[in-house]
This record gives sequence, C-alpha cells and structure tokens, in this order.
Amino acid sequence: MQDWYKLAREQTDYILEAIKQQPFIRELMNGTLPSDVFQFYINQDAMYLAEYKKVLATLGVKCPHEDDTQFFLDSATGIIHVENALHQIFLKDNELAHESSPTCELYTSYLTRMVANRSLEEALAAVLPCFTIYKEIGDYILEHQTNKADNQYQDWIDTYGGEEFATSVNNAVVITNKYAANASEEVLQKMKAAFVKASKLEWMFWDSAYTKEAWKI
Ligand SMILES: Cc1ncc(CN)c(N)n1
Repeated sequence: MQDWYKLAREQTDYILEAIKQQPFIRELMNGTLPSDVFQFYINQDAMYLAEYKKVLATLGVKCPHEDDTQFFLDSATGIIHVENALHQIFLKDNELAHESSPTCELYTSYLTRMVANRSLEEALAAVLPCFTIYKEIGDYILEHQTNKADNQYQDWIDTYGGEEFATSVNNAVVITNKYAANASEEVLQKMKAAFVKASKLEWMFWDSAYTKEAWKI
C-alpha cells in the first residue's frame, strides 16, 4: 500500500463533489449565507471541536512513535486554538448553544467510539476527513470566489485555505499513510469504511447546519 490516502480520496470523490454543491458551501462562498445559519454552524462546531480535541489527544497517546504522538497532541491544542479564535470572531456577543444537534452528536460519538474501541489504523482513517475535507473546501472556495474583499465569512475561508492548515493536513496524511503501509488487507478495508463514513458525516454536518437541525422530540 504505497499511498493509502490517494486511493481513499479517489474513492470518496463523489462525497467531496457533493459537498461543493451544498447550499451551505455555495452561499458561504458568495457571502450570502444567512447569518443565523452560520451562527448555528459555528455554535455546533464549537461543540464538535470540544470533543474532537479529546479524540485527537487520545489518538496521539495511542501512537507508538513519539513524533506522531507529538503531532496529534499539538493538533489538539494548536488547531483547536486557531479555530476557537475563529469562533471568537464569529460568535461575538452571541450566546453559545449548549445542546448538540443530532448530527453533531452522531459525528462526535462516532469518532470517540472509533478511537476508544478500534485499531489505531481505523481511528486514523476516521479522523482524517476532518483535516482533508476542510482543506479541500477551503482551497476550492479560495480558488472560485470573486468577492475576497467583501465576503463576511473571509476569515473562516482563509483559515482553511491557508498554508498553516495545509502543513498540518499534510502531516496527518503522511502519518496515516505510514500506518496503512503495514496494514493487512482486512485492516485496510476497515480504514476505507471509516474514511467513507467520516466523509459522509462531514457532508451531514453542513447539511444539518443549513437546515438548523433540531431534535425531533
Ligand atoms: C465538523 C468539522 N469538521 C472539520 C473541521 C476542521 N478541523 C471542523 N472545524 N468542523
């Protein structure tokens, strides 16, 4: 298995293309996304990241190589630090909601379960779309938008399209490829399933923000 991510990326291209077509992404790119929808998203994302930070720290501790441990622990503090700063800009004086949406709950519970109960390789694959999909969407928007000077969401776009995030994403891919290179066929199948599911959950997260998803009862 030379480059596991390249293959996983190809096999999930349809999900990435579907994300690019989501109204949330199109309106974010145009700057026309209603601010209540964006607020809902930022609120849910703050709750998502509070759990994701623990997932990354646990994953780091599971890695046998200390450089990999260091990377995930740095990501847990560093990336989350940057994203919290973003939330400060966009949340402003608004109250933080305290109840996770069903999709937010599903995604964080899924990642927590993968890291707690599954192999290191599967957990790495489950966590990776959170890095790679945001990078691809950030780059896509930067490349296609025509309103950089006056898009109210530009700080968000620049965070994920920027160089700093690219370095971090690249490290996560390199680490995942390294463990995949020694994985059995059975583990590789499970890694693929985890990467696909987490990619679908990324699609669902934006969809649930756009509809301001509520609990049915
Ligand atoms: C749901 C979600 N997925 C990914 C990211 C980018 N780390 C994020 N902020 N939120």
